[in-house]
Amino acid sequence: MPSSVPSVETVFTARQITKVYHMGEVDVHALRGVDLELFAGEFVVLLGPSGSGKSTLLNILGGLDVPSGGEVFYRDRQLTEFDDAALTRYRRDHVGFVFQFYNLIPSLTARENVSLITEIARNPMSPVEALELVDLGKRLDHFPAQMSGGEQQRVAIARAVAKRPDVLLCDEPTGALDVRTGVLVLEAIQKINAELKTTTAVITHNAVIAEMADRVIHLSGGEITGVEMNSRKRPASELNW
Ligand SMILES: Nc1ncnc2c1ncn2[C@@H]1O[C@H](COP(=O)(O)OP(=O)(O)OP(=O)(O)O)[C@@H](O)[C@H]1O
Repeated sequence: MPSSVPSVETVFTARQITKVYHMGEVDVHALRGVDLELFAGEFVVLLGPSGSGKSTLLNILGGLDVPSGGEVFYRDRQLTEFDDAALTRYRRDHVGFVFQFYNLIPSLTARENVSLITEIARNPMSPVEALELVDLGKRLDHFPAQMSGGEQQRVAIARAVAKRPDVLLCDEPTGALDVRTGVLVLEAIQKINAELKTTTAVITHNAVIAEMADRVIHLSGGEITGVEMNSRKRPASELNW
């Protein structure tokens, strides 16, 4: 155990994390010594160009991937010492994921897609409550094919937050959406962060989206190149790109 144990208000501490993918003869250095802290309840945007290491970093924090080197703490537990079973429990109990593509089950309604998670979670909200949170109370019995892309993404968000996760990790959540529907999705994420106090990290390469964050973490070439606080964070409803 290192000398400085992260405080309770620090949700993630990453120290010198590296990730190298071996592609035949070539080593791809996706992360080159990243130090990072994420704090309870904050809304962070990870901003950087394609290939800068954003998804790799988010996947490591969420226990979907493991670093090649360095240490990652989730609160006072060292994720980098977890075995596969412990990582699975960690993801199930504490992490909500939202991806660019919604990964809904086409043959299930919105309510049933969310139920898949609430049935196995420890202290979930009801599927109806989760869907109302993302303003889909009137789409409970719609199938994915009967909903717009933005609505489907909001079902995916309801599914991610219905178990009341400690952290919500979103990888390009508006990447497949036009501005109007993208803003509605960002409004849903912002509302969840504000009302449930879920620590939230959103990956984007769209600098406009960074304006809604408490803190913006810039990545380039597998390194953090800057961290800035937004003096005035903007409501998602004001964003345009
Ligand atoms: N499974 C993998 N195998 C090999 N190389 C990978 C793998 N995953 C990512 N990489 C490489 O690691 C680097 C960082 O990728 P990553 O997906 O983390 O970047 P990103 O900033 O999220 O990019 P994007 O915005 O395009 O999703 C890239 O050079 C990528 O090609």
